[in-house]
Amino acid sequence: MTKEINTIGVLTSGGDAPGMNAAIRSVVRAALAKGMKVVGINRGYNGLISGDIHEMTSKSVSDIIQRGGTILHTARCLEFMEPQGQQRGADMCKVFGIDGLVVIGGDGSFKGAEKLANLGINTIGLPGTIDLDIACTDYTIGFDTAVNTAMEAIDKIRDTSTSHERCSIVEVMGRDAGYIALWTGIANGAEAVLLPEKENMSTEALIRMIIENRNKGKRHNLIINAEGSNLDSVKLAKKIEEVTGISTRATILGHLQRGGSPTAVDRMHASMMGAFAVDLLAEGKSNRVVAYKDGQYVDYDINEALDMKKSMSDLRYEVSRVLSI
Ligand SMILES: Nc1ncnc2c1ncn2[C@@H]1O[C@H](COP(=O)(O)OP(=O)(O)OP(=O)(O)O)[C@@H](O)[C@H]1O
Ligand SMILES: O=P(O)(O)OC[C@H]1O[C@](O)(CO)[C@@H](O)[C@@H]1O
Ligand SMILES: [Mg+2]
Repeated sequence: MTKEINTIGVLTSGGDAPGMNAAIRSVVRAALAKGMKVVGINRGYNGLISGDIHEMTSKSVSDIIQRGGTILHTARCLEFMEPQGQQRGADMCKVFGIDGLVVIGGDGSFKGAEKLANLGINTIGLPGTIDLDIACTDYTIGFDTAVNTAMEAIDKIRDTSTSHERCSIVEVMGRDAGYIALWTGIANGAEAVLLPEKENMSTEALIRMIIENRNKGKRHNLIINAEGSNLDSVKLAKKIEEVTGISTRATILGHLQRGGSPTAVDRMHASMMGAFAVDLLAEGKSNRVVAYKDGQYVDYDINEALDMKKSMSDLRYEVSRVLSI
């Protein structure tokens, strides 16, 4: 027999991602519409452990759909990595009568959610990370905004790089995943993209490419380096300049990629996924992860979802190489 859900908890965890607010709003309003009570948990698993938990109303989520960041704040909670911390979190859910918990976060947050699920707390994961590194889903909330932000910044770097006939190394975020790099590599027309998932060009091969490009008449080179690749952007820039004599600059885009007003794509997925999560709870489903797969919103068992392995599209990588000539 499935247990009726009376109180839903919602938290955001890991790095913030544009669209998290839209997801919180959706969870809160979809749950209220079904007559459920909603509590917001501040600062991710830190707030769960300490009981930083407050009731939310329709008004608590007004005027946030367009805002970056997360009104619930977020954290990387070391204590929750340990079984004792996870048990404290599960106990606190019981103290506050939370019978369905929605965790909005990335792969790490999902591992935490899996631990809670295995401790008997009905937990639903919503993919929210700029890294797009969750295996079970084609989309994670925040990715579209982050890629667009990075693309616009790289366009600006390109203007000055072209004017000075320079080589630019631009490092983008993504932790151990190269999706932001691959997408900006194609969208910004980079000469090369360095990814953690692929065997990259060596420094020597890159230098040779730059020299050959100069001989072909190219006046500037743009190399996108994923932060998780095997090459250090600053050292690479120095080496290229030393060997080629071409003025070279490294730019690390950093946290600007995590901020800003979410795009329509992120607001749409966040709103749909939030409502989908509440539907799952209302239907009596437990311990699921919401995903966007082949154009549909679907759900997976949380343990199965975490066992899946992510693979990067060879086609996109190939196209990025073909178009870089
Ligand atoms: N193996 C794990 N077991 C329990 N909890 C975990 C585990 N891994 C991560 N967590 C919890 O989830 C939090 C967020 O994880 P992490 O820092 O990896 O970010 P994320 O959710 O992957 O988001 P992003 O990668 O976008 O920053 C961690 O600080 C920790 O509290
Ligand atoms: O904000 P922090 O803790 O420095 O984390 C940076 C990391 O978080 C992300 O922005 C999101 O996971 C990664 O791309 C990056 O490696
Ligand atoms: Mg992560």
